[in-house]
Amino acid sequence: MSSFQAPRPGILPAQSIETLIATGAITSDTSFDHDQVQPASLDLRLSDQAWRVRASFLPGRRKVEERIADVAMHAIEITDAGVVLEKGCVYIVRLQERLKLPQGLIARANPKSSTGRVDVFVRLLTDQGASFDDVAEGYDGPLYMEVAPQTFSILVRPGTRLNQLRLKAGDPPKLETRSVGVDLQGGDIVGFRGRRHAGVVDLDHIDGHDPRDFWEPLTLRRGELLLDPGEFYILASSDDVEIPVDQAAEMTPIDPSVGEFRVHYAGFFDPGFGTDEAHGAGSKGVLEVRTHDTPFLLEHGQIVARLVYEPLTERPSRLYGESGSHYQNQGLKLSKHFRVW
Ligand SMILES: O=c1ccn([C@H]2C[C@H](O)[C@@H](COP(=O)(O)OP(=O)(O)OP(=O)(O)O)O2)c(=O)[nH]1
Repeated sequence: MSSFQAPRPGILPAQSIETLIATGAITSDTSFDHDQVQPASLDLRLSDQAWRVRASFLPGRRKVEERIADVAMHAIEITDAGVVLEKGCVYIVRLQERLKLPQGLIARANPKSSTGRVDVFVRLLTDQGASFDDVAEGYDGPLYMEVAPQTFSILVRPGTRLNQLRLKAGDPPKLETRSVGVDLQGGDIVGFRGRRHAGVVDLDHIDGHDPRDFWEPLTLRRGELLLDPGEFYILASSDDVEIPVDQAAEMTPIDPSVGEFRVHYAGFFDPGFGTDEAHGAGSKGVLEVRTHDTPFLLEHGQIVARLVYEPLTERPSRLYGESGSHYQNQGLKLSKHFRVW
């Protein structure tokens, strides 16, 4: 098996991902899209093969498709016209991409920010994979994704992108951890709550939905925001977020002992996000928030998440915001599927 040489431990930038594609370490059923390689990640695409399953699972020592035989309720063909994945249901979808990772590289997947913002829970599965979202060194096999829409039903097609893969060389150090507070003073509208029983979100239709059909705007009562259990909220960070051009960051939930709520799902911040160099100064982080069992009162500036910074192996050939990115310079921003409020 080949082995990967990197200038230093870190997350691979776009140019190294392109080399992995050129050398056959990452392959796909169909040719790659021109914008699929992002500054430090690769977007993964749905194939036409899916299953509705009874419950979520990990494959243990078996292949994912062997386990699917036990838990599938029925197979679904995802057609070009689109298929609705219903909220409250769990699906497994085979992805178009396949890996043959060289020694020295591991991979980790996370939802795209747009997926987290519409409250769709997604996790990557690999054959014999011991945990969700992690791909072991030397993995040679197909990729699958569990998809569980929570608030809205979604329309998807072959090629729809719900998650992204980061590749890591060696064991990169954590460079810094920063606390992220919530902004409740940014304007009259401080956040949005997902409406129950809204319509279907077409995930390939950018700017294609009226936000008022899907979201309720939130205003403050006595300077506080009350989070209801089981509801889904979009909020913004109190401070601007800036990711140096040779680093990336992951947003992680805080210790549940400081609050029975969770900033969840998405949470990968690209190199150059919010920087002057990438014309992004003054960008907020957007937070997807849910409470667990009890109502919870949030105050302005309250710490709700942490950003953990990691190095890239080298500066990427392009930065976030340089080509068709939707969230550079964002304030409180719904996903790209919705028109401006
Ligand atoms: O929880 C999160 C996660 C990410 N981001 C920001 C930082 C990140 O760099 C940017 C874009 O994230 P991603 O690449 O996952 O978004 P996308 O859905 O692929 O949108 P785009 O079309 O802009 O690539 O959104 C947030 O504000 N909150």
